[in-house]
Amino acid sequence: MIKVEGYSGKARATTITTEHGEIKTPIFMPVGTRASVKCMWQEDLYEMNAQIILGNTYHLYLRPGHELIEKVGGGLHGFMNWDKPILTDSGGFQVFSLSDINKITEEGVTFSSHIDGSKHLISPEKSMEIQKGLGSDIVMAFDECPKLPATKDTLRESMELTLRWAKRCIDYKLRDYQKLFGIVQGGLHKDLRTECMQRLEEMDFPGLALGGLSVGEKNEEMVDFLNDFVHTMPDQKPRYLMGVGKPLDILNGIRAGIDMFDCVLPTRNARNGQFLTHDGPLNIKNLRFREDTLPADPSCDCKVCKTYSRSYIRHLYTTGEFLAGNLITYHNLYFMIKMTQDARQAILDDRFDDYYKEFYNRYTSRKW
Ligand SMILES: CC(C)(C)OC(=O)NCc1c[nH]c2nc(N)[nH]c(=O)c12
Ligand SMILES: [Zn+2]
Repeated sequence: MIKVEGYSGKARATTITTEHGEIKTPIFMPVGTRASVKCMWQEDLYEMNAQIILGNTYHLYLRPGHELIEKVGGGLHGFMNWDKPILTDSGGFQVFSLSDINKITEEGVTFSSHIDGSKHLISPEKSMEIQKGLGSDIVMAFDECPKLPATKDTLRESMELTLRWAKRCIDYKLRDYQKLFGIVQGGLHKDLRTECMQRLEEMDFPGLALGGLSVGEKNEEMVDFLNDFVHTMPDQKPRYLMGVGKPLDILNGIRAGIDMFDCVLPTRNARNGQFLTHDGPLNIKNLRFREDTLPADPSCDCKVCKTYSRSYIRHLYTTGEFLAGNLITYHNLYFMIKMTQDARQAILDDRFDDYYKEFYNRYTSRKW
């Protein structure tokens, strides 16, 4: 259930209610694929005001198995001792990106485990069964995310399959708990996306996600598409842009009217030495930081930036100390969450455009 609290242009602020609490949007969701946000304690996530985290059907089904999670912890919340909302992705996308041997049939996706090569099938029903066992607050429909580039015919064919699978998810009787989000596919074709959304609307999902758009660099096409499409989505349903993104991608998504975001980059790139700062990304490996006594981001008030210097964190990173990953990850997640909190306040004050311009100019100032 969602309450729209205000608009600033197409950008909006909402409160989404789930079984494990409220989510104030716009929101960035840290990715905790295998029941852990890498390098973070759950306490760190509470401390930085993470409101909801992601888990993954594909990974948790393979290891340790949703039955074990249900048996040991009564679901993912008890298993990992996280008592706020959890969103689980449905597994299809991960099969395509992780298991190189996979076959798509009407039934579902058969694949060989990337861990031990064992054969498996994930169908819409199987995905719903797993997510039900995990006890997630927001369940994603089982979709097919076509590789790009793809012809319009291929995209239509894939979209039709995604719609047939969506129906099978809805018929699995999960929707009763108001927790199942449909996923709109269709590439960058507004007509396909609109048709897909309308046919999902006939099934009345409580929320809608946009899949197939976390494309890499050529994001001006994505931004143009979002500005043209998102405001045509139902006003009284959460809007989730899957797999997006870098700070500027997220601000572009917010400006177009998106509520929810997730991305692995802030945590993945942290482990590779990349700090997100108000003056743009900074790689701590860079020799220029060797004796730099400044914090990673002088404009950040997180506990990492209040305690450690660039020089020290560079030393940790270059010597392979685990603490480096912990510190950079904590700061990056804090940065992403704080950015969405500031964006939310700017929307409520109806000054989002000013906030966007100020953030954008400083972030692209190329200080290093
Ligand atoms: C890069 C390409 C275009 C191949 O995929 C995406 O952009 N995909 C975005 C994405 C991220 N996570 C998802 N989960 C599901 N169920 N479906 C999706 O489309 C996605
Ligand atoms: Zn910081």
